[in-house]
Amino acid sequence: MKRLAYDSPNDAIAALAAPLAPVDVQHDCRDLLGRVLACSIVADRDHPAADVSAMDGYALAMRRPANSGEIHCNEEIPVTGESIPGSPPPDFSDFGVIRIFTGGMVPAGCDRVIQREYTIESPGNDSMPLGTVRWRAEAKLTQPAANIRGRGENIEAGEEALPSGVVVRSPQVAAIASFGVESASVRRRVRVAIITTGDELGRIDSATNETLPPWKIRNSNAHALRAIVTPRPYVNPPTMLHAPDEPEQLKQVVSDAVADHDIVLLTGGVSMGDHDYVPKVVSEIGAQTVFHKLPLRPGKPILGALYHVPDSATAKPIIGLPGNPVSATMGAVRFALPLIDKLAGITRWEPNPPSIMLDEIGTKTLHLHWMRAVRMTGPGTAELVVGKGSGDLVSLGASDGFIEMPPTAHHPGPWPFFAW
Ligand SMILES: Nc1nc2c(c(=O)[nH]1)N[C@H]1C(S)=C(S)[C@@H](COP(=O)(O)OP(=O)(O)OC[C@H]3O[C@@H](n4cnc5c(N)ncnc54)[C@H](O)[C@@H]3O)O[C@H]1N2
Ligand code: MOO
Repeated sequence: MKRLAYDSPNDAIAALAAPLAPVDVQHDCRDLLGRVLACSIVADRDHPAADVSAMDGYALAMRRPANSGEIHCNEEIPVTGESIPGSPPPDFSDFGVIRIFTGGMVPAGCDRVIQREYTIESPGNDSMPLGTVRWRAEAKLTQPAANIRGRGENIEAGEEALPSGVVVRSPQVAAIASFGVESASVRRRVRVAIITTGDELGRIDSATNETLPPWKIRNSNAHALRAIVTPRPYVNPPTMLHAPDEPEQLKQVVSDAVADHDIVLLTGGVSMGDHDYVPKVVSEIGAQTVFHKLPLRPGKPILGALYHVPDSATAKPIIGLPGNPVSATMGAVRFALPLIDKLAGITRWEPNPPSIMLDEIGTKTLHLHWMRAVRMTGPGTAELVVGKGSGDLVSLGASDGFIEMPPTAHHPGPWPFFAW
């Protein structure tokens, strides 16, 4: 049997990814949500900017004369001031305690905060307008620095809060907002073209009530692949194209798509049929075929190629996914998404799927890498979704994702899980 270019999907992905450089940088971007940072975000101030309280309670110094180094539970201690978030702290007197609220600045001289529930509070009067407190027994357990968030303990001014190459999502937005950053350099969005091929397909956006003769099918791959790519916020809405099973027209569509996009995904026409023109056309436009066929099911006929833009260091991947709906969708998740992430400039683009265990393994083994649709049954556990092969998009609809088992494997796991 002819040896295939790569023994595993990961090796094949690595080979396509190796020459890829991130897309260009766009400067002064203000709407950063969902974008990939092309610069680091630096803290403009310490965080926290001062020692602040993590609790509502009372700030004190254990060394003060009344405490003489320990908490006395029966003593009435005057409250001499209040530290309220948003205001500078009051002066601290050695002969009292400061009522402090979560986020309030800890006055200089205080060494801990005792939470309010460990105190008995008495209301104010004319001589002590802010009242007094007595400690409950639990207060004795408080250690130095308790309930104080130290100035700069999260980060100090001038340090890197976020590195380049991360996607800006909610937590990153929090850091960016906290350090007063209004705009930053990001990668421009990745341009993806999705080309479906085949004379059996109806129009991509054909009316749903369109009646098709039995020799025609609806173009479900176009919709499925668009749905795989679109949730990535750092990708432009993909360009949807279709080419008939006619080599010259297919060639034109593929070469136009390669010119205007960073990555091109095709479905159909990659196997052995008389009308499977994708491998030929890909090499005719000058792309280098990195692999055609992998030891993989479904999706064995998958094709991976690189178009090296003349007089430039830019390489653009072309992935010829098999037309069968299960092969096309699993192949897009497994192969296209990591490459898109690398093009997008994401540092941690390599697949790092979580692991799951199968409830039951079944009897079959395969001498190929086997992508199997599964449905989650509990935390970290899943069951196989029984289907009728790579054309069965109905059973696929009952799955949460797929696992990938290496050749001849036959045990419940753990297996890498690729979610939809
Ligand atoms: N002699 C051989 N025949 C086949 C082999 C082989 O090794 N030797 N491999 C089989 C495997 S495995 C697969 S997978 C398919 C891949 O075929 P193609 O990529 O050439 O795909 P097509 O023949 O164009 O289509 C296959 C199947 O998928 C349907 N299809 C295509 N496009 C769409 C779409 N956009 N939406 C929904 N469904 C689509 C198409 O109608 C076919 O039924 O080859 C096997 N054959
Ligand atoms: O790769 Mo094909 O999808 O197994 O039938």
